[in-house]
Amino acid sequence: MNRPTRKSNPSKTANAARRQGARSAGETRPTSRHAAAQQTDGARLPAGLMFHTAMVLGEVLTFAHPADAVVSRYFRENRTLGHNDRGFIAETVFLVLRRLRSLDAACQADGGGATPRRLILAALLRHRGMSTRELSEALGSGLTKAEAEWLPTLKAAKGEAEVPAAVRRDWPDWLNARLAAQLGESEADALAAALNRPAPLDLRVNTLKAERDAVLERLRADGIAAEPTPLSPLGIRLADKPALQRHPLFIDGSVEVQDEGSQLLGFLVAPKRGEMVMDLCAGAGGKTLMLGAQMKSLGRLYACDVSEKRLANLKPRLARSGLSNVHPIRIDNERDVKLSRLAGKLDRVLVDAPCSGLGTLRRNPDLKWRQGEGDVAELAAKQGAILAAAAKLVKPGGRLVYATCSLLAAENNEVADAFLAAHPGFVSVSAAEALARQGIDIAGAGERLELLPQRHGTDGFFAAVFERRVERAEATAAAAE
Ligand SMILES: C[S@@+](CC[C@H](N)C(=O)[O-])C[C@H]1O[C@@H](n2cnc3c(N)ncnc32)[C@H](O)[C@@H]1O
Repeated sequence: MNRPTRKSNPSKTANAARRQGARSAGETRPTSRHAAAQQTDGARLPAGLMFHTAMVLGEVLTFAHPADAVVSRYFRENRTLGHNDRGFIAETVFLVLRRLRSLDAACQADGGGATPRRLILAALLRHRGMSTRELSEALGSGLTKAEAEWLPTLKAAKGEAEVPAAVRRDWPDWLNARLAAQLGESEADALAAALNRPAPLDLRVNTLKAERDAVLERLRADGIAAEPTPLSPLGIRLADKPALQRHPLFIDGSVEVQDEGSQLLGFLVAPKRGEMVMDLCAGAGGKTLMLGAQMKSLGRLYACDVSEKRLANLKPRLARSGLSNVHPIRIDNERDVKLSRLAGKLDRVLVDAPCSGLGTLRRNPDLKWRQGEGDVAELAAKQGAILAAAAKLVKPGGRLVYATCSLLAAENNEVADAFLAAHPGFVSVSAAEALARQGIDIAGAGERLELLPQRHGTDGFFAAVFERRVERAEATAAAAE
């Protein structure tokens, strides 16, 4: 995923939010910092908390910055907000983002507009299971007369069949058209439903430091509900979202946070100890750390990225991991001369390409509103260029893995197909067989791996595996050695 930082044609709701700011009827500033810090429990929804939630949502809906960055900054600037309040604000803002299109339609229906506050009320009513009475009681005098009259009408929503599919699925039209064409209508419905649920918290056990069974036992002993992930032999899925940063297993590097789907990509690369490996779009090293552990910290693992900041975020993770074979390299782009000295030398190269990130909508629901078809076309061109540059680094017989966390054929199969057509020196390797060799069986995997939240319970991921052909002369020389 390549997080977009610019606004890309936000919805009418966003424009309305920007014009109005977060404040709308019934919003009052909390009278004191303490009022804002009140804890929410169940049906209590103090006016101060509603105010903060609408403030954050109003800013998020300008789509000028990623939603999680806006939320984090707001919390840093409002340190008195308690743990429960933060949880409520973040969950509610993300809920609205997931359901923005249908909530927007519901709020526009009476001409009252989709202000942040009305979007929040509609979300709580429709998707948090709060009744009109509960909301009225929770907000008490904080609810305006107009809102009190409007809420019951929201309940009487149109039947599903009357709502256009793109609105029902909470996707922009262009995305709905593409995914419905790719998957068919009923699978698109299932995908939308899965993407509209929050993702679980998955961990990967660092095999340099621990074993999965022991980690599971320790987590459970500490009162953290945890299960092995169904597909990745290294994964653990937590039932809740505890603050792991202070847990000894996290601090000592025995576990890292990594979606199960992302772990499966590491199994496709399957680096061995002593090899020369590159993670070309390493970012903050989510996959680098796994590759290093698979190599048992032996050999060389180059972690390259254009972003200094992301590579800096890799540093503390690296320190916890116990790995000593990782070499971070900041590059200007995929044509950087620092890469050319490694041409034809690497056993394995992973291209975890910058992409739309639409496979991560469970975690980053704003991505669907912040990007358009133009962005996807630009990304596809970039992906092709990075993959072509990566191919030059692979030695004969070496492996090249192209991966994205996108759901779109334009960023996935089409890029992989174009690469193969333009690079006769590479052959496709079956992803299903590569995984099967490591005892992993993924339903629906074939030549390529396509992970989908509604089928696999992971984020959406795509991977294609290629191998560089060994020319006849090279094969003969290798056999003679
Ligand atoms: C999908 S993210 C990588 C995530 C990372 N592999 C992980 O598992 O956490 C894509 C990364 O590609 C990087 N990138 C963008 N253009 C690049 C280029 N031309 N060469 C190398 N990296 C690039 C971005 O900075 C971003 O960190």
